[in-house]
Amino acid sequence: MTPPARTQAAIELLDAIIAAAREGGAAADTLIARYFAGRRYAGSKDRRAVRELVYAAIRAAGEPPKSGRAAMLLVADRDPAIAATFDGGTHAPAPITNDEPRGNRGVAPSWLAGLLVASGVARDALPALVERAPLDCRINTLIASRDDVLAALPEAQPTPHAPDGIRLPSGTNVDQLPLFQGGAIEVQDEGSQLVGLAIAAQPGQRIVDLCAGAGGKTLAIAAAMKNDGKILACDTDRMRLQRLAPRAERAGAAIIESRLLDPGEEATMLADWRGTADSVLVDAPCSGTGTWRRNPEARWRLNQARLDRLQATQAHILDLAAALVKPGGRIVYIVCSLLDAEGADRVTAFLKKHRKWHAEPLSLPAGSVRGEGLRLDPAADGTDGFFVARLRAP
Ligand SMILES: C[S@@+](CC[C@H](N)C(=O)[O-])C[C@H]1O[C@@H](n2cnc3c(N)ncnc32)[C@H](O)[C@@H]1O
Repeated sequence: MTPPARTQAAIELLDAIIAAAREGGAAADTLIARYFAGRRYAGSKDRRAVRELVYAAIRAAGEPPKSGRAAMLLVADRDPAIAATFDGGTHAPAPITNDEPRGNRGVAPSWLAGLLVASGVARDALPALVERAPLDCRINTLIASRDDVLAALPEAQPTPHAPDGIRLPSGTNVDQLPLFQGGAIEVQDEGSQLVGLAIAAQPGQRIVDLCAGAGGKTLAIAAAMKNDGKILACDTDRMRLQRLAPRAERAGAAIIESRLLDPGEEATMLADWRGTADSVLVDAPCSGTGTWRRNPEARWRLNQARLDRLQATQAHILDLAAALVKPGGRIVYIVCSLLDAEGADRVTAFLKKHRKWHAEPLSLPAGSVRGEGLRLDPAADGTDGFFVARLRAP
């Protein structure tokens, strides 16, 4: 593909991504994969170049742009080489005119930027929310030590804070690495590894991972438990939960039972675990404001109604978790969001309702105190953004 054709492809993709954000459609990564599945003429360099253009435009536009072209002009305005690709040739975008509309440059829609600032995120820390994330992996200590992996991968560095983390050069094809295929490493952001440490899982325990998804944190818990004890991994999303079993097999994690929950029927379906868990992990569904480094278009999807629904779900799942914990056991509550409405305020509301519970002080290798928990922030900690709190049952 010529450089102008790459720019045109990026504009078409951005149109699809903007529409999907508006209508609740597929994520940008999925749309990019679909686009190229139907265009075999595009080589790997073309795909990489188009993808970079698309993400540069998404990162530049704080508000949802009117069109892919309006978003791409934000990139062209700051890069003469990209501006030159708007040459009007075959497969190229039409030449830029002086007064045509651009997207709004910024980190986030203004209502959301306001909520972040009200949640204690400094204005000058906002740009870090949409910077490119590093490529981090967690060492599966059931199979290898970090020293083993660092010796086998000279291009890897230890992560700054997480004890079992390594950082790989961006663009590394992790699934092609023999260490990945043999289960010794899993892709996991350093922040996700760090908040997982709050569970402090021990061999022999009974642990529920109530929102396990595809099991990113479940596998870390199994390693911390040295494959001794029992983990119940639940989710209401069949597709996500189905991805856990092959990952667990590759990782050699043998203590995990998966259970698909029907929304609204969770308590009945979990009755056999009632009052028996040493810890329940609630890695709750959230707005994902802490993961814009990976999914920057997510900030175009959020609105107040969706945020309200998420808070209601978070409160519901916390109540479910409380019923599963044994006397003196714990809930670890995590969201990958920097908004107090989903983090510190949810915990305050829980403690108000469950008067005999209390929050335990947490000490992690990074993060700073926020309300009754800790918060990791992309600017200060260099990780995705997270809130984590540990709650102790009477
Ligand atoms: C933040 S994601 C979990 C990520 C996962 N723990 C990891 O480390 O990769 C939140 C998950 O909560 C699930 N979820 C939503 N509502 C739920 C409910 N009522 N009960 C259990 N899980 C739910 C979603 O399907 C989603 O997979």
